[in-house]
Amino acid sequence: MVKFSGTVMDLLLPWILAYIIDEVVPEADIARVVQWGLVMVVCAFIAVLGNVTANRMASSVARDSMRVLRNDTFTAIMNLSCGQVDNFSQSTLISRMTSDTYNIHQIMNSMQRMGVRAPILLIGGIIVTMTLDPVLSAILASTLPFLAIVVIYVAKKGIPLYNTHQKASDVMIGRVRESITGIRVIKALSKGDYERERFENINLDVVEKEKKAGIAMALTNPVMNFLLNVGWVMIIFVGAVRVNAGLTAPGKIIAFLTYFTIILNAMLSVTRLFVMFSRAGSSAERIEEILQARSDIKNQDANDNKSCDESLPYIVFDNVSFSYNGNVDNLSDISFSLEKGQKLGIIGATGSGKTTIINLLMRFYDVSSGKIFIDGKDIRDYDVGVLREKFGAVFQNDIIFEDSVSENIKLGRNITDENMKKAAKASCIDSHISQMDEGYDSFLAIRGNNLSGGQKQRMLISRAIAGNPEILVLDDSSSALDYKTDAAIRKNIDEMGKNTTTIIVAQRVSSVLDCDKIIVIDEGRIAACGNHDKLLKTCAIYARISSLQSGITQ
Ligand SMILES: Nc1ncnc2c1ncn2[C@@H]1O[C@H](COP(=O)(O)OP(=O)(O)OP(=O)(O)O)[C@@H](O)[C@H]1O
Repeated sequence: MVKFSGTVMDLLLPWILAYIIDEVVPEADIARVVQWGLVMVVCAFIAVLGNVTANRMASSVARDSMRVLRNDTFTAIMNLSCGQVDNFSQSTLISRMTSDTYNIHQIMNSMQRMGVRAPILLIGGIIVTMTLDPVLSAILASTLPFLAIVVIYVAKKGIPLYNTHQKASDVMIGRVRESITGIRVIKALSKGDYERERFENINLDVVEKEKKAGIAMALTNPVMNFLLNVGWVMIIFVGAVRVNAGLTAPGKIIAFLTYFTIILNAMLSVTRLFVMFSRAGSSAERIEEILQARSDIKNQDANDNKSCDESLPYIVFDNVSFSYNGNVDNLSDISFSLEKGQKLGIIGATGSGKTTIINLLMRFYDVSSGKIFIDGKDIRDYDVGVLREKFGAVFQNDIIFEDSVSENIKLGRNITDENMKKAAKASCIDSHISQMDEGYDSFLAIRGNNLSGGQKQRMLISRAIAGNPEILVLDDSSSALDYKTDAAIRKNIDEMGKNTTTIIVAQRVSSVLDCDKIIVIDEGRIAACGNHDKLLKTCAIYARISSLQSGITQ
């Protein structure tokens, strides 16, 4: 309504001007001229006030809606399963969260500003000009089909080109993200030039696509200007003839020229809206895909009252097979069990499937076949949140957040300072923390860049054990630790949680040799299972790994 009043006032101004020139000025009554001049000032004031207020309201609506949309999208991304994140890919999720929400923000803002204003100016302008002078209106109307052709051309040509440009931008965001994350490797391998070249190619592709879309769009302004000038010349020419013939008044010609500009600008705005709308439309579809995606880790099976089979060991893998892509099995026929409080070691070559076992146990992915039980209950019968609360885990390449030491250890959980310090002590990081300027309040850089690899791992171990988890998972969490520290941490952890069931995934035999049970994984299958002594005697793979590493350990 506010925008409507402002726009109507804008439309009234040329009409009043024409009235003053044609009707008031010839009367030579200064008082009436001043009177109507004041009316123009009031109208102009209302127009400015209305437009400014409406634009402010539009900005605030767009801002607030974006806040809600970004929150909802972020929540939806957080709810996706690991498999869905793999399928979407991290770079597209980031660009959907950023550039796509930005496109929607733009259209919401513009729709409220131009979407209301342009049609009123367009339709209102045409109606007013018709009442002023039907012949000149016909000249104006004759340019409209050409304008329509431009709008249709832009919609048909420009919009798909912008869509492909957006996809190319996705690829570029992914590349930038990857290169920045892996900047150390790139520097270490002196691959800066190679990366620059790869980026340059992607960048060129984006520029190429933007150029094509830009060329299609660039037609609009010159064509509009051409039509405007032709229209002006025709109106002045025909208007002059009609004024001479006494068929119209000079004020009307001036008003007409203004309306002509207003109408063409309104058409230009509609064209821009079309383009923005289509970009925002494809962005909205991409965001909708995320919002509609329901986690494929189904929680409706959650039935906390389902009775537990107390005869089962605490953790049971029963003939479990799994494939990431649905074709080749990454794990086949995995069966083992573990009693509460026991320690399991998982060892095997890289890519053999060790982490995948953890991914299935924590239900990041669902098994393709077989069953996994915890505490006598199929893990699919647990509420996912309840299930994951049982765990404390350190994963490979786990993340340190850009936050204080204490926040990094507590991670928003209800953990007392006492438990946090106990955990830091057990993971042998307390002495380093006390040397930091502000102790537990010291700030850690993004991805823990102000910590060494070993300090990072110890910080992550304290995060995992601070919550006194029922099940502690340490996936390759000691690769950067010296053997002495690794052994000391394992001893501390043992003393801290007698009831904690621990699973250690490691490449080093020394990290698992005191485990109650060790499983050796080879190409997705269990090659052998037993304790260290048994495996040394019965499993050739284990004996070979052990003998290779014993040279290093001594
Ligand atoms: N998200 C994924 N999507 C598709 N394949 C995957 C995914 N994660 C792992 N894989 C594949 O599954 C297999 C087992 O991977 P996994 O990470 O379990 O190995 P791993 O034994 O833990 O190796 P490492 O010791 O090197 O960490 C590998 O062939 C790997 O390529």
